[in-house]
Amino acid sequence: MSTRLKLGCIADDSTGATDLANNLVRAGMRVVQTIGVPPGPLDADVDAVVVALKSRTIAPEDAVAQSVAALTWLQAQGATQFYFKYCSTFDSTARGNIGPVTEALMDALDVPFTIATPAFPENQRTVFKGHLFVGDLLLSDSGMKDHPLTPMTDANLVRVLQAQCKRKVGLIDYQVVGQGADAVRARIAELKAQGVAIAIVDAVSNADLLRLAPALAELPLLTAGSGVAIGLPGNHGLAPSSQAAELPPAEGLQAVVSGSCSLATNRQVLDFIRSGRPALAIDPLRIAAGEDVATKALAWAGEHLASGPVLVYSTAEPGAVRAIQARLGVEQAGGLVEQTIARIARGLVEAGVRQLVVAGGETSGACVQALGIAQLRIGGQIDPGVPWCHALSPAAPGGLHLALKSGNFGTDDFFTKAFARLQG
Ligand SMILES: Nc1ncnc2c1ncn2[C@@H]1O[C@H](COP(=O)(O)OP(=O)(O)OP(=O)(O)O)[C@@H](O)[C@H]1O
Ligand SMILES: O=C(O)[C@@H](O)C(=O)CO
Repeated sequence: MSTRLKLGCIADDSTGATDLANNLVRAGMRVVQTIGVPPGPLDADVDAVVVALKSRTIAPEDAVAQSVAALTWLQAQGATQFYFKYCSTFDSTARGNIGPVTEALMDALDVPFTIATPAFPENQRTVFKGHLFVGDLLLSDSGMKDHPLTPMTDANLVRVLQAQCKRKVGLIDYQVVGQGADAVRARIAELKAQGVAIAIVDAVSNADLLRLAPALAELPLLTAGSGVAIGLPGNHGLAPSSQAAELPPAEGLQAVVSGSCSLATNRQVLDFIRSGRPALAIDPLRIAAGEDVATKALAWAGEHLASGPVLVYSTAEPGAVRAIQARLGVEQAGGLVEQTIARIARGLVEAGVRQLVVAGGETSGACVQALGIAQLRIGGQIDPGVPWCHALSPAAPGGLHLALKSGNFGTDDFFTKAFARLQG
């Protein structure tokens, strides 16, 4: 068991987990990310562990069971503070899973109070008076209203979370946060006296998150996007260092697979195609019709891989996604596409790809599972929220570099820029 483990984290998807790990690493923590709950003890001397689950859109009962199992494992490794990481766009449905998992972790840890804030100002996610903004838009006016699995139609997070929780949800607003940690502590005491157990916290800048951090040292459980993480290493006297992010040198062929239909990914796919590089669209209806789309995609990729990165994608605009879902059902469409892209990712690595970008959280979860990856080391950041990682896989015994890109993260040229960063 690591005696130095300071923070035990549970992330509800794989891209979210690397996003959180990236912010912890940049602020000075040594971090390892596990895929699911490891079967044995932690075999790494690190400050924080992020357990990546694939629990964002599964049944709330299953998400609760998996999250509590992760908590139990993290407690056994010596962690004393815990962080439940969800999406910076608060991706959830009326059934959950943010509320049910938060309450189950509160029960298991027997804590009376925790916070909830998806704020991630570096990626234009800000929370003001309890309302979540994505760039200049309220969450409910942003591309998230059309998300294939978790459409977000209300920006008022107190209301959204209250609908998912039995406990009372309140607010620590920007004026309190602006006054610093002591004011936050006083507000927490006041809310607790009013019977509030979970507080949405406003934050519109990194300065807000850093001001908030000292007041969080006393809370055994935090729930947030990745933004809150930037202030936590400082609570342990750690400071930013580039050493925490060192990875082995990159080698091998390069590829991108994308099952994300988010706005940023749509732009990135278009940018890659416009750059003249080889790109292949896969059609969910053909998968549903029983065609062996994965084998065909791999044969196509085999013809192009030697000359630079290739892209295989199911990424589509909201109208096209809705049409597919109307034909196949939301879950079936999602599952079929994820499994096909995961098979393609595995085949690409078996064909010699050692630098792989995966776009989409659910998609990344399916790909790391298909690659049999148990653990990821976190390296340098490509864009806010997206680091290169290194992992061992039965399909790549010497290891491979992976970038798991959240749907709405990254600049338009992300799919080409990522490889340049790795060489640089
Ligand atoms: N053309 C398509 N039609 C219908 N569903 C699709 C299509 N392409 C992908 N999907 C499904 O949409 C879902 C996209 O979710 P995913 O989490 O991978 O991306 P994202 O939501 O953009 O990423 P993140 O969660 O990191 O923000 C997956 O279940 C995927 O299989
Ligand atoms: O917080 C985010 O936006 C991302 O890390 C994520 O969770 C997307 O799946």
